[in-house]
Order: sequence, then structure tokens, then C-alpha cells
Amino acid sequence: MRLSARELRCRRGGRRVFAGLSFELHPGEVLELRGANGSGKTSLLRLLAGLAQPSGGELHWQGRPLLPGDAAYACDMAYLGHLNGVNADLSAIENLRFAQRLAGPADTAADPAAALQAWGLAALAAQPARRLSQGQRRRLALARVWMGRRRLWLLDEPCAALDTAGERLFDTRLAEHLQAGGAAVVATHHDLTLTAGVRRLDLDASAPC
Ligand SMILES: Nc1ncnc2c1ncn2[C@@H]1O[C@H](COP(=O)(O)OP(=O)(O)OP(=O)(O)O)[C@@H](O)[C@H]1O
Repeated sequence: MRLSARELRCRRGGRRVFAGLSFELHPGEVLELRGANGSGKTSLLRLLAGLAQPSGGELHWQGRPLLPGDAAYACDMAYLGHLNGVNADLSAIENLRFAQRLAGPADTAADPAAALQAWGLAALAAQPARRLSQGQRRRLALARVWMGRRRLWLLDEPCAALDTAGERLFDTRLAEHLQAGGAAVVATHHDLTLTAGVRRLDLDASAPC
């Protein structure tokens, strides 16, 4: 498994966000996206998730060009943006069961109870999501990603609203994902405490002058 970008360009609203952006990501590695507000971290993640198209350059997955609507890639990857995608009317565990059903056969082995446990939410399983705090909702969204066991995680500010214990939990779960041969691209202002497999990409360096 390998994700690579070569001379990637992005324009939004008629303005250049970044250009000449290249990287490679291998199993067991996380690409940590850094950069000021507006430098293009979310824009890059959206390109990688297939939610937008680059204005130039190439993206490859497993050595093949990444084309719009690539079904195999969609099954390999999980994207979490700024929004948690939590249904306020369902309980925490119902949210995960619903996500499991939506994912279909690929996620039949997923375990919602284990996912809540892994993210410190076991005691809140029956709690309607509307009664969860922002940090608890973020943990629930991360539990959904974790439960899907996709090989590539694309995460936009995953630690937003998390407390210090939540940040540590995130680092632990991410390290386990990498040790299991997964990979991740993570936009974050939180300093990851992982000791191995971290690559950094500074979007400020690719931004227009
Ligand atoms: N919907 C949009 N339409 C047009 N331009 C946009 C849109 N969203 C963002 N932009 C522009 O794209 C550029 C990059 O924004 P992006 O959200 O990717 O930055 P970011 O690094 O993720 O920022 P932050 O750290 O604030 O989340 C910004 O200059 C912004 O003005």
C-alpha cells in the first residue's frame, strides 16, 4: 500500500492554495500536515478523500492513478472532516451500529462495543448523542473511523475538542493503526507523541507568496 502525490496543485475560489506539493506515504507511516490557518490542510485532505479534484499534478494509490469514484479506494480509506457526522437522536452505540450497516459487507466484523471501549466511551453507550459533550462526540466520530479498520485514515483536526487524556488516547490508537500496517494523513495543531513513522508536510512552504 502506498499513497503518493506528485507536483499537486490546488485552487479554490479562483485563487491558488498550494502548488508543487509532493509526498509518499507507506504502510506504518503517518503524514502530519502542518501549516497556518488557510494554508490548505483541509483542501489537501479533501483531494485525498476524492471530494475535490486537484487543478494539476498526480495522485497514486497502490501505484495506480487515483481517479474520481474509485470504488476500491473508497473501501480502503476513511475520512473524518471537521464535522463529526453524529446523529443526535441515536445513542452512542446506535450511531456506530448505523455506521456499520451503512458500510455494508466490508464492516460486518466491526464491533461497536469494542470501539466505544477503545475511545473511553463505554459508560456512555446508551446515552443519546445530543447529550454528549463536544469532546465526547469527537471521540465517537473517531471510534467510527477506528471500527471500520480501513487501511488509510484521512483525519482533519481529529483532536479538536479532545482533552489531554483524549489526545493521548488518539496517539495510542493511531500508533496501533500504524503498527498493524495502516497509514494516515492527519491535519493537526496537536503535537503527535508517536516515536516512529511520522512524516511532516508543511503547507506554509507550498503556499503562494
Ligand atoms: N469553500 C471555499 N471556497 C473558496 N475558497 C475556500 C473555500 N474553503 C476554503 N477556501 C480557501 O482555501 C484556502 C485553504 O483553506 P483550507 O480550509 O484548506 O485551509 P486550512 O489549512 O485547513 O485552514 P484551517 O487551519 O483554518 O482549518 C484558504 O485560503 C481559504 O480561503
